[in-house]
Amino acid sequence: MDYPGNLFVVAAPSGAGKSSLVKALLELDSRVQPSVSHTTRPPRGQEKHGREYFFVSADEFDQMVLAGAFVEWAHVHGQRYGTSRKAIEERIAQGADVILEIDFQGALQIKRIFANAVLIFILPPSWEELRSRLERRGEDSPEVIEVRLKNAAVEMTQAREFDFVIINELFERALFDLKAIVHAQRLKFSAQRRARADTFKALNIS
Ligand SMILES: Nc1ncnc2c1ncn2[C@@H]1O[C@H](COP(=O)(O)OP(=O)(O)OP(=O)(O)O)[C@@H](O)[C@H]1O
Ligand SMILES: Nc1nc2c(ncn2[C@@H]2O[C@H](COP(=O)(O)O)[C@@H](O)[C@H]2O)c(=O)[nH]1
Repeated sequence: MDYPGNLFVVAAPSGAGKSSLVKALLELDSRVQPSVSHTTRPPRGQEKHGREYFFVSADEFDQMVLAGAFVEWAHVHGQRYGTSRKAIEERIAQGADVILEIDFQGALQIKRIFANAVLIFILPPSWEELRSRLERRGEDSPEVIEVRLKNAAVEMTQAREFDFVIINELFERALFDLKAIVHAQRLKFSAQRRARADTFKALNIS
């Protein structure tokens, strides 16, 4: 599908820093809008329904799946997470740039539907640093951290399937890379649209 807005998808193992990077990008770039996912996991810390996620029951999630409300959904760390059509289609159709923070399974589903989506994978600099970021964040129990680290080993093997890989060692450097990818995509798309409009005109295609 071709839309006037751009779709960016950021995936990473838990703790690599994708939420921090996306949050910093959103503060700097008002043209990028976040998509709020639905999840069956309970809220943690200060999370609010409708802000970080729409927190729904397993039954509500099932109903949305049956109704075809999700463009993608996946089982992640023992819970279910999904991106609703409503969260993205209308906005990119209106020309907004939308950014999704989802796992690799969802990212690969999105690429099959939106061929122009830009897939970005964030990697931590090392296993030690990944563990220490999860521990320092202090939001997950030791058991949950172990599950997330175990899953990270599988998730990282998918990095090659992505259009771009950013190593989040120095935060500012990684943010610079993310901003550069967003700007490059905008330039590429506007150049393509101009070339298409010029060719349509030259060929008298309305
Ligand atoms: N470059 C960095 N250097 C040091 N700490 C960082 C860096 N980037 C992020 N962090 C910290 O690491 C922790 C994990 O980051 P964050 O919550 O953004 O990860 P995440 O990939 O979104 O994880 P999850 O998928 O579990 O939500 C946070 O405490 C964050 O402040
Ligand atoms: N496939 C999808 N994955 C999603 C979605 N929203 C979030 N996620 C991913 O789940 C894990 C865990 O997130 P957490 O907030 O519980 O730490 C992480 O990798 C997210 O990117 C979604 O809509 N679809």
